[in-house]
Amino acid sequence: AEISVVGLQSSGKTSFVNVIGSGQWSEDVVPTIAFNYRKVRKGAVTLKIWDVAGQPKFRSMWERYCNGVDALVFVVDSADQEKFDTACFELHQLLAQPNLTGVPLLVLGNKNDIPSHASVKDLIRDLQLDKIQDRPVSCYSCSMKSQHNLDIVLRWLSDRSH
Ligand SMILES: Nc1nc2c(ncn2[C@@H]2O[C@H](COP(=O)(O)OP(=O)(O)OP(=O)(O)O)[C@@H](O)[C@H]2O)c(=O)[nH]1
Ligand SMILES: [Mg+2]
Repeated sequence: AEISVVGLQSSGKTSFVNVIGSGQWSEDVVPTIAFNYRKVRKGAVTLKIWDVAGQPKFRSMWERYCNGVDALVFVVDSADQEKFDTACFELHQLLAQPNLTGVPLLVLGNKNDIPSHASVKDLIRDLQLDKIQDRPVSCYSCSMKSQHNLDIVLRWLSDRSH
């Protein structure tokens, strides 16, 4: 399957791809410039992953790298509640693109190793996930640092593979 990983800067997109790709967690990840492309094999499934940059100047590129994928992964830093409004805006802006209609969405509330993180219930409310009607939506709380819930995230991705 081909997937795109988007979300605001520093939410943990590259960490996610590194952890599922090589099991490698690091505190020092450089901010992505434009995008990284990576193929990850998990059992019988090969994931082709576009890891797209989240800084404001790169956000207009998200649509281009999401075009034609089998699933969208939107990563949120669930401990950085001040950015939820911006994350919500950027997410819904992306989903409004006509060519992305129907593409399944996985929202990851990352960094749940940080005690003040928002719950899945908070994320559903603050990112207005219940307003999304034109595609399957899932939302999990997880941590790339502790690898919490990585198993269900991988299962979700494998289920979208063909
Ligand atoms: N505590 C904690 N820190 C994390 C976690 N995931 C990522 N980080 C840290 O968050 C910072 C940003 O991670 P990146 O993976 O570079 O974020 P990004 O979304 O790829 O950022 P851009 O490429 O700029 O869009 C790094 O210092 C990571 O080590 C997590 O689950 N817990
Ligand atoms: Mg990155």
